[in-house]
Order: sequence, then structure tokens, then C-alpha cells
Amino acid sequence: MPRTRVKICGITRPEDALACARSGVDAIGLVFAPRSARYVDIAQAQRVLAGLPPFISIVALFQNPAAEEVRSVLAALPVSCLQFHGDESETFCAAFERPYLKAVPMGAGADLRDYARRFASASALLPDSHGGERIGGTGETFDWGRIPVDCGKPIVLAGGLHAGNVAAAIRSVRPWAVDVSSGVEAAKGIKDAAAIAAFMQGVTDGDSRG
Ligand SMILES: O=C(O)c1ccccc1N[C@@H]1O[C@H](COP(=O)(O)O)[C@@H](O)[C@H]1O
Repeated sequence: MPRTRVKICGITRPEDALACARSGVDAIGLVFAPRSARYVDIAQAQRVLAGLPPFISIVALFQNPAAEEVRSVLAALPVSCLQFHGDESETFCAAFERPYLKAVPMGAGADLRDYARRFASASALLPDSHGGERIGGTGETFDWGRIPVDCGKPIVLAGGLHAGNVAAAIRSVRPWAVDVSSGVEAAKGIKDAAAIAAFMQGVTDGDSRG
């Protein structure tokens, strides 16, 4: 089994991007959803990425953006992957010829197999606790038992993960990757290097036992 990949989302400061790199994080997420407390504009995103060593994937997160907003970010930043966290259609998500993650709000009735069929072009599905008024980055978990063993797409598990529960989440879901924002923060948009390191240890524990 490959080790579970880790994405840390909502990076707003260069020092937090470096803390991720030093802890062995695979991907960092930049939030371009204006309603988020973790929103960065392109200039801030460029500052965040300026001192980052190579081989760390950059994920650009959007929520119901205009196509032009996505294109502006892609033109200005070395984005490896897009993340769509709203009600975007498959046609829209696929229009940028870039790998993308499609977030799935795990409210009542959410059906990951159905999403896998409808978003055949997605690289992975990202089940999360958002939906309704909750835009994402909620820090809330959902019932991991609702994720089918093989839904037809790799799973990037999100929603309320932290150092204390990520090992159990990995043993329960066996996702391709885990994604965290609130659970490694000192305050909204301000990451905590010790919490990131502890989270990485939790991932190692989840991979090594059970
Ligand atoms: O992080 C945000 O502020 C955000 C805003 C809008 C949509 C998604 C957002 N974050 C994503 O939410 C999940 C879970 O976050 P948390 O660990 O529960 O805080 C994660 O995929 C973030 O990428």
C-alpha cells in the first residue's frame, strides 16, 4: 500500500507553507473562495509560494467561480490541481484541462458512487461536511462509514480531521489522501507548525497499524 498522501488547505502565509514542506506534506491548498476566512488573492498566493521547495503540489480551491477567475489563477501560479467545492458541473470542472478534485457535501442522501459516475473526469472525490450555509473548512466530521469501500474514484477524505482522529479515519476509510484545514490551525488561516507535525505523525500511525 502506498502511504496516505496529505494535503493541508487554507495556507495564507509563507511560513506556514514552509512548515508544511518541512513536515513532509504532499500538497498545499490555496483558497480562492472569497467567502472564506482563508481567502488569498493572486498576489498573496505568489508570496506564499515564493520560498517553497520543489515537489509539493499546489491545489487551487474554488467555490462556484467564474471561468475567468480560474483562468487568471492558472495563468499566474504553478497550480498542479484544482479543487471545486461548490455546485460546479462536470463540464465546467473539466474545462481547464487540469486534474481536479470534486468536493462532495456529505449531507443526508449523498451518494459517492453517483458522483463518481457524474464526475468521470475527476481525479478524485473529496467528501466533506459542507453543504447548505456551511461553505467548507468547517472543522466538522461526518460518519466515515458512509463512504463505500470502492466508490469508483480515489477518495481524498476531508472534514474535521486533526492529529487525534486522522489515524482512525485512515484505518476506517483507507483513503488515497487526507485533507485538513481547521485541525492544524492556531486561528483561522494561521497554521500551527506543531499541529502539522502531529497530524503527519497521526497519518503515519494510521498507515502502520490495522
Ligand atoms: O478552508 C476553507 O476556508 C474552505 C472554504 C470554502 C470551501 C472549502 C474550504 N476548505 C476545505 O474544507 C475541507 C475541510 O476543512 P476542515 O479540515 O474541516 O477545516 C478541506 O477540504 C478544505 O480544503
